[in-house]
This record gives sequence, C-alpha cells and structure tokens, in this order.
Amino acid sequence: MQVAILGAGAIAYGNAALLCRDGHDVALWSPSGRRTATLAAGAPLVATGAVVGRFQPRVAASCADALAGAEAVVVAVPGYGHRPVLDAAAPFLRSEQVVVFSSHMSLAALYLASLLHKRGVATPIAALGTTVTTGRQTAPDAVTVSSVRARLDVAVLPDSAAKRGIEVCRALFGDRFVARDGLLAIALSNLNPQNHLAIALCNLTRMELGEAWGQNRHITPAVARLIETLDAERLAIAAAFGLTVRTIHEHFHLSFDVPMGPLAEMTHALAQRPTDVNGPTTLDSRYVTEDVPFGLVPTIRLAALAGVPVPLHESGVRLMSALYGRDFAAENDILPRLGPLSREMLGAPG
Ligand SMILES: NC(=O)C1=CN([C@@H]2O[C@H](COP(=O)(O)OP(=O)(O)OC[C@H]3O[C@@H](n4cnc5c(N)ncnc54)[C@H](OP(=O)(O)O)[C@@H]3O)[C@@H](O)[C@H]2O)C=CC1
Ligand SMILES: CC(C)(CO)C(=O)C(=O)O
Repeated sequence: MQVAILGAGAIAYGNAALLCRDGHDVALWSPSGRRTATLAAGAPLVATGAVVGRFQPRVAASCADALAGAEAVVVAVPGYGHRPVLDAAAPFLRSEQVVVFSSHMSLAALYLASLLHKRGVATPIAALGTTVTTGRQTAPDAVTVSSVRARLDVAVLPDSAAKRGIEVCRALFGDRFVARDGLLAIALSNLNPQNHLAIALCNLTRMELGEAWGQNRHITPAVARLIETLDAERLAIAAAFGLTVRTIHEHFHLSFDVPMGPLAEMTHALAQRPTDVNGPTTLDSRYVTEDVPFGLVPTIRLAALAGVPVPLHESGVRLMSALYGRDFAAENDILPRLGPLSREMLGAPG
C-alpha cells in the first residue's frame, strides 16, 4: 500500500521501517524538512531493535507531495505538532484515503474531521490509543525500535467507516487492533500523560541536569504508586462514561510483554532488559511539553464532563506549570477549536 507518514521522528521512522520491511511504499514528510535531509540525500533508513534493516522510504518535498498518491496517511507527530500538521494536510486529503493517528492526542481527530467537513470531504480517521512501535530516533537516518505492540485500541470516525478504517490499519500493521466504539475510549486509553507526569515530576532534576538515567529503573515503588493512583482517576472517568479501558498494568503487559503484577514489579523487570530506554535528559521533553497540555488538560476536561474529581491530574498541571513557569493549560491549541465538549460529539454511550 502507498503510505504517507506525516512526521520524521521516532514513531515516524519506526513505522516507516516496519512498513517498508512489510513491503509497503512509504513517503516521509518532515514539517521543517530538516530531519529528512540525510534520507533525501540518498542515505538508507537504518533500523535496529525490534525491526532490523536498511530501508529506502521516499522523502516528500511537501505535505501535498506526500499525500498525492497515498492510500493511507499516518500522523506521527507530538500533540504540539498536530494543529500545524493537520492544517497543512487537510486541504489535500481525499475521501478515498484513510488517516491513522499514531498516536491520538487531545481529540485531534475531531479537529481534523471539522476541517474536512468544511471541504465536504469524508476521509475516514482511525485514532490509535497508542503507537504501534515505540523507540527513539538515534540519528537523522537511524531509529531504534524498542517494541512493536501486541495489541492496541482503535476507533474510527465516522462510525460508518469503521470497517474500512480498521481494515487499512490491519493491512498496514497486521492483526493487532482492538476495535472500540467511539473516540472517547481512545481519548482515555493513551496512558502516556499519567505515566510521564509521574516519571518527569519525580525525576525532574535529573532531566534538568542532563543526567543519563534508565526510565524503568526510576519508576521506583513510590513512582509506581503515583502512576497507579493517577491511573485510578483515569479509570474512574471511563467508568463514569460507562466505558472499560485498559489498566496501566494491562497496557505494560500488552506493550512490553512483561508479566502482569504490581506496576513496581513490572517496571523492575523491564529495567533489567538491555533495551530499557533512558528518561529525558532535558526539561524540553515531550513528556511534559506534550503530555501536560495535550494529555492531562483534555483528560481534566473529560473528567469535568463526567462529573469525576481528578485532583491528582489537576495538581500535575499546576505543579508542572509552576516548575516550568508556563501556563500549560493555555498551550493546548486544539481544544479551543472544538468548542464545549459534549457526550454526543465524543460518541459517549448513554
Ligand atoms: N517514541 C515513543 O516510543 C512513543 C511515542 N508516542 C507518541 O507518538 C507521537 C510521536 O512521538 P515521537 O515520534 O517520539 O516524537 P518526536 O519528537 O520524535 O517527533 C518529531 C516529529 O514531530 C515534528 N514536530 C515537532 N514539533 C512540531 C511542531 N510544532 N509542528 C510540526 N511538527 C512538529 C518534527 O518535525 P520536524 O521533522 O520538522 O523536526 C518531527 O517530524 C507523540 O505523540 C508521542 O507522545 C507514544 C508512545 C511511545
Ligand atoms: C518510552 C515509552 C514507550 C514509555 O514511556 C513511551 O511511552 C514514550 O517514549 O513516549
């Protein structure tokens, strides 16, 4: 299948490697053009880890070029890149294509749907609860893929396009998708915001001082307790909407193939592996600059809609805003475009 990947970071490169390995024809687009300069000059994309090989994805000169022949379009940029990337893509998307958000943040699928609606275009939008691959971009032409997740949730907008959207996800990435009804389950299934809040908050000086630290080793029993308590708030929101979503333990089990147990035991097991990732080495990390405004802030909005108190989520936004001297709640540039959230627009049951 001809696939355009909008983005040129860890997930874009990891997905590109997986898709090229499996015989798809991939075009990458870097919004600034900087990240793909080496590949555009002819270097192969070198993948190591869970996907191994040297691949030759095409490099598109513009978003329009990337989309031109594509049957599927994967959006693989952090939440703070969604609005500019979707604004760039929306004028060129066609109804016969399928857009896949890997991963979906901050109800951005609704924002894209509204842009397409204005043009009278009905491109199916598949929102993934998390990414197919995990990993890090290690050089302009290299990626280490830490894992290819065994199972992940997907919801498709509009409902009537669910079959097609999921078929395309499976054609691209294999049989690993669990179909969910409605975007709300997906919005409550991205666990990065809660995990990364606890990880970053409890290791912030390590980040600020540029230390090298193993991420899972530093999910100590106390940090794991904080993650589990944040997780309980997320699960309570889902329950108030009548939804069941994966627990943090199920997420780790399905993402990283580690036996179920208390989170501290799971992260301890992961810390023993040679593939354990390092935590961020700068304050300028998406663990905060993406996950607070585009993860915690929308979750708090959903909690308000459900009438569920989420004091730890709220404290997280306030603490991080104070630590960074920024107003993270004001940095979300998607939510104001959506207007007041309603159960109906989220496809909430009942
Ligand atoms: N890496 C991982 O293992 C995991 C990642 N995720 C999620 O997947 C998504 C992608 O993550 P990842 O690939 O690691 O992130 P990266 O930081 O590696 O993504 C970099 C890409 O995003 C683009 N980008 C960054 N800021 C902007 C902006 N303001 N406007 C437009 N484009 C921008 C960059 O553009 P340019 O090319 O111009 O530099 C680049 O193409 C995120 O939502 C992340 O939370 C979720 C789970 C695991
Ligand atoms: C490293 C990993 C897989 C866990 O925090 C991740 O979620 C990320 O990089 O965003």
